[in-house]
Amino acid sequence: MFLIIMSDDHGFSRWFYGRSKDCPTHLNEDRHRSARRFARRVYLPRVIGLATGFFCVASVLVMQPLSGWWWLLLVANGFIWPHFAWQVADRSSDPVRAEIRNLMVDSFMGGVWIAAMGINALPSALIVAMMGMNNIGCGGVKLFVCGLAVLSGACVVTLGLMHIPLNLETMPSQVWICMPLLIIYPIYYGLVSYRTAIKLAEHKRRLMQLSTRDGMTGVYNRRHWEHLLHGEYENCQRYQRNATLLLIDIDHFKSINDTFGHDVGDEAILAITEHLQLTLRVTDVVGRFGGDEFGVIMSGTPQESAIQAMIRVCEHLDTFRLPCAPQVNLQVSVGVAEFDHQMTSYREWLKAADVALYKAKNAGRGRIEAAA
Ligand SMILES: Nc1nc2c(ncn2[C@@H]2O[C@H](COP(=O)(O)OP(=O)(O)OP(=O)(O)O)[C@@H](O)[C@H]2O)c(=O)[nH]1
Repeated sequence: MFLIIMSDDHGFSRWFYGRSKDCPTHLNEDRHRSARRFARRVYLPRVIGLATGFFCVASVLVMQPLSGWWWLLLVANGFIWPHFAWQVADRSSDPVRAEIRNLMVDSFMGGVWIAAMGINALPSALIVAMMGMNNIGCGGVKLFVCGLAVLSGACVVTLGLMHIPLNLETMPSQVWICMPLLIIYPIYYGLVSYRTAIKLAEHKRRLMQLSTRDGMTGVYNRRHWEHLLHGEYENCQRYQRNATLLLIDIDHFKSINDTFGHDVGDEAILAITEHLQLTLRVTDVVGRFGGDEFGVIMSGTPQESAIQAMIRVCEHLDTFRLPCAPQVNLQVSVGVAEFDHQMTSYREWLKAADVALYKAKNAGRGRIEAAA
């Protein structure tokens, strides 16, 4: 009698490998919700697994000299227990803990049925394999070992108490009855694993996006952009390559915010981002460096070409008007610094561009200044 479960990373494994006590209430609520989702995901596979398992065990029990109570227990375990287990987990204040208990009950009953079948070879091996699969899939080696210990203990105690004779040999008819479970269960487990892997890959992609991109503009955030700049610096040093770095700051941005409101300020930031992305090459690495400041890494580009590219951006900006505030004339100041092999770190490169930007601001704004 089997069930298929794959653990989700929010609930089960966190419970199993240790939980933080001091987490805020909303995180606890989130955890509780995801634990309930986990218990709900277990429900249907448990219904199917235990129902199909019922026939495997029954095909052997009919050959055993056992009382009617065993049959009652088998029916209860096969057809009532899954619904009861779901209710217990769903209503529990800690659904993950309740589900662990349910899994241990599954392992315990697995051991009981192995004993009741006189350790009949094929159904017993099926029970051990499937319980092992579930437990290791949910809680790794630790839960697998716990489950195996519970299953073995239940089997030995039942054998000892009930004096059930061994009945090791599986008859061909019993093999056929076990066949649906033998085939369906691993395929279903594979499907659940596949879906879990797809979900995890999607989560990973979203996390990558969150950790590397600026939430408003979608270009790289400062931390990641600086990381890429560091990589570019190393490449230039190692392979004697050339690259130019630009820092771009919107002029009088504070007054745009103050006069027209932050919504218009945000629109201006988005418009600058779009201009940079559309006018520059796709290989140029654009990042949002701060509030109204952007950085661009132009790999393999000499300073003169970088300045030419930036002049094109400024020309486009000159003719552009924000739809929500057409009176605003967006203008930027730009500091340009070409890579220099004398530089001792990427920060020095960044500093050179920053000094050039400062020069552009001081010289009246709306200008492109190169580092000395
Ligand atoms: N709307 C909006 N404003 C922002 C955002 N991030 C930062 N700011 C504002 O941008 C302004 C930055 O202004 P500064 O760069 O210091 O000054 P400035 O007015 O641009 O002056 P100069 O750079 O010297 O021309 C501040 O008022 C910040 O509050 C944002 O995401 N949206």
